[in-house]
Amino acid sequence: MQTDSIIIDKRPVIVALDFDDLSLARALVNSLSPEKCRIKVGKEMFTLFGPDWVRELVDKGFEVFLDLKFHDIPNTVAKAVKAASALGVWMVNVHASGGPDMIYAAKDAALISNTPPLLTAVTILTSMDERQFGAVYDTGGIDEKVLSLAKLAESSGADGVVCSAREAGSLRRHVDKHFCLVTPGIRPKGSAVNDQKRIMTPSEAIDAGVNYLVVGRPITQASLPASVLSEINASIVQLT
Ligand SMILES: O=C(O)c1cc(=O)[nH]c(=O)n1[C@@H]1O[C@H](COP(=O)(O)O)[C@@H](O)[C@H]1O
Repeated sequence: MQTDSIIIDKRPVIVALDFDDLSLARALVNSLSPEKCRIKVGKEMFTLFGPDWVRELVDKGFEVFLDLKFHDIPNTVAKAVKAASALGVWMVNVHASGGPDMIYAAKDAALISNTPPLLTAVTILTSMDERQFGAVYDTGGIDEKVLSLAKLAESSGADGVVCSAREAGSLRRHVDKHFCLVTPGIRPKGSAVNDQKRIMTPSEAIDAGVNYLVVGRPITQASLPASVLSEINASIVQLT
């Protein structure tokens, strides 16, 4: 749909590693190639295995998205982003609802690193539907809030947002073509939805103008994870 004007990465899949067992995670990583995907380390693995695990992945040649979704006062977030940047990661994220000063501080901290990571801001979690959203926010709906948070993130210096691919088509009409859209809640046709609410298939997401697809359990829980990754890559290759 918008794919002629935006820059789509040749490796759009980011594999979300959510494991409590380091040897299982290592076995999976050893079956993957940095030429075929990037890796996301989130709260579970970082809490259990810390910066050493992130360094191990970086040393293996993977571009790592350190997904710790910082959300705190600007000074604290800036220091956390500085520490994350020193690990050599490719992307870090914050919650957009932390506000403009927090996002500016995060971006400034990333920029002083020797290898500045991309900074993305989480809009509305893909596990939320309108009912969950209404329990948190008094007015509006998900689409409207994702758009306003994305505009806030863009004007505050973020490189992109984390959102659902369902919002990508609308966001693409309002943000710069270089502003990247990172979308979890990706489910190949027929795979279990789990706790995700706003989902799309890989090809639908790319067609909607997404830059990066975050895919966890459909790959990590498969009996042949590398084959599922190859199938996803093949399903989108003609679109990229
Ligand atoms: O920031 C994220 O990565 C994220 C944001 C969001 O809105 N939804 C979301 O699912 N995620 C993460 O993306 C991954 C999705 O994993 P699966 O549901 O297993 O594909 C998890 O690691 C989540 O923590």
